[in-house]
Order: sequence, then C-alpha cells, then structure tokens
Amino acid sequence: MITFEDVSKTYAGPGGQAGDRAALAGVSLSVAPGEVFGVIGASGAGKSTLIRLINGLETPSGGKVIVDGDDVAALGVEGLRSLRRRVGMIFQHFNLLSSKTVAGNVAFPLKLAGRPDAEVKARTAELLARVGLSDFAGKYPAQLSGGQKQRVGIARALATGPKVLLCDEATSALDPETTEQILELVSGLNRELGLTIVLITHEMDVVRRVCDRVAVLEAGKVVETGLVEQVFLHPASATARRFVMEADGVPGEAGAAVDGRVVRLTFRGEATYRPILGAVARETGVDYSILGGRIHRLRETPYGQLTLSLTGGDVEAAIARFQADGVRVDLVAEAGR
Ligand SMILES: Nc1ncnc2c1ncn2[C@@H]1O[C@H](COP(=O)(O)OP(=O)(O)OP(=O)(O)O)[C@@H](O)[C@H]1O
Repeated sequence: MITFEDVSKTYAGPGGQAGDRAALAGVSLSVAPGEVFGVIGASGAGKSTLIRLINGLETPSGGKVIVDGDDVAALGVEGLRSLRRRVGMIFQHFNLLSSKTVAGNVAFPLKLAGRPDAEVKARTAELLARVGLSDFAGKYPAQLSGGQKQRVGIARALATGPKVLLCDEATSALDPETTEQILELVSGLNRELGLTIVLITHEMDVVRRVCDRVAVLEAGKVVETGLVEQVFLHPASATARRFVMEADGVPGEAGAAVDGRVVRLTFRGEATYRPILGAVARETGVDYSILGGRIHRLRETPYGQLTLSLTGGDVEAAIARFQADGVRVDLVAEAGR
C-alpha cells in the first residue's frame, strides 16, 4: 500500500541553500494493506517529515514514495487531490476549523469534493454516529473536550472514504484515559473498515496497544523495523531499548546510576509466576536491585518484564540459570556506560 524506496529529505536552510543535516536519509520501508504501522522516534528524528511525504505535504529530495500505486512526487494537482481523498490524516492539535460547527467540519471535505447536498448531509450524520458524536453536530470545537475534538478529526478524515489513515501524534495532547478511547476507535477502524493505518508517536505504549509492525527512527534513519512483539520484547537498537525501558518505567539515567550489569528479564506464561529471583540469588551469590517492571499485555498475550541490576557473585551463571528457566535475558547496560 505504501512503499518508501531510499527516501531522503533535506530542507532548505535559511538562505535557501540545502540544510546541512538531512531530516530523512535513505529510508526504505513498506506498509501492507490493512496493516497498522507505527513509526517511533525522539523529537527531531524525522517522524513528521516521513508521514507528510505520504500524502504529498512534503516532496522527497531523493528516492521514491509510492502510495496506492502512485509515485507521489510525480502527481499533478488533480492527482494529488485524488490521493488526498484516499489518504486521510489526523493531527496532534486536531486542526479543526473553529468557525464551523462539528457537522460543518466533517462535511467540509465532502463539499470540497463537490458532493451533492443530500449526500453530504447523510454521510456527515453517518460519520458522526461512527465516532459517537451524533448529539454534538451543532456544537463548535471550542465547546468540546480534547477527545471529542479528535473524534471530529477522525470523522473528517474518513469523510472521503480513504483507504489509508495517517495519525500524526494523534493522542499526544490527550490524557491516558482519552488516549485509550481514541486508540480503541482507531483500532476498530482498522478491523472493521480494513483501513491501513500509519501512526507516528514518541510513546512506546501507543505502539504496543495498536500496531502490528513498527519502524524505529533515529536521526533520519530507520534503525530497526519489525513486528511489535519482536521489537518490544527484544529491541536491537539503542533507541528502541531506551523507548522500551521508558515504557517499563525505568528512568533513562537508571542504567548509569547503578553498579553491575543491567538486564531486562522477560517472562511469558508459566515462568511469570515461579519464585525464580530468590532461587537464582541463593544459587549464584548474585545480588540484584529492581529498577522497574510491569506485567503487560501485547494485544492478546500477557507477559512480565523486570529490569534489574545484577552485582557480585557469578553474574554469568545467574543469566544462564534464568535462561534455563525459560526467561529471556537482554543486556541493557554495563556499569559506567
Ligand atoms: N519545514 C522545515 N524546514 C526546515 N527544517 C525542518 C522543517 N521541518 C522539519 N525540519 C527539520 O527536520 C528534522 C526532522 O523534523 P521532524 O519534524 O520530521 O521530526 P519529528 O521526529 O517529527 O520531531 P517532533 O516530534 O519534534 O515533531 C528536524 O531537524 C527539524 O528541525
């Protein structure tokens, strides 16, 4: 559905010259139809640039972006218009028209597309029902909560019947409970309408809840791509490890502040409930301090993760003993690093 082939993007500097650092460099990825694809990265990593290339809000400096069979950079005005009807977008700050009512905002893309009044009316009512806002049609954005505003954004993005929905930090301005509701709505659109979804975020929890696959972006480059389960449980890049640690509630500096070796244990199924920590400590003489831990669900599968620093005794033997018990051990940091 969406393919990036060796895409780079360099913005012009203040004097109109090419900037010295590329916002994206050599990005290749592909998103399958019906997939929920996450892009995670720190501020400035290039996430917004990446998502804006998909609907032609930016054009690549090199490489190709192919969306629904079209080379985006080669589209003329009419081609771009057609693409944007097939690719809806929602935003962190909703981008609603404050002078229009809720219904007016949702109807706007349909009116732009020249649809007849009766159809606009019926479709707007249907969309507002889909996002649970039928009773709010006559209200103005200023009278709505953040979650309600994002629902309007979603209804508007769906108006032209897109195949793809782009979510640009769509829950970053919302509280956790509202985030949960909006993510549930977005997941439902994927399941029920078969919408392909690309979302960018700096929160691993958002990826964990809704994505099938994720790409990790670092300084304009994709450093890791994979199934969410794979990247979440066994992150390979330093950036992914940091995001996962944050999601586990381990402060970024914890690895540097403690002695010994910092490891993350992943328990699945039975192993989660065995009293294994004390046994390993007794048998190997290793001491541990707990830096963070949580029991999660990765969509349907429950699993536990515990981040420990191991000191003294025979650390190698302790790691081997955990592994023998079916516990996955990932080295997160060494003392002083
Ligand atoms: N219109 C622009 N003109 C010049 N430089 C830009 C422009 N947009 C982005 N950049 C630069 O490109 C790089 C990537 O920015 P981008 O907004 O894509 O990252 P991001 O990961 O979305 O960050 P954030 O989460 O802070 O929005 C940054 O160095 C940024 O300053």
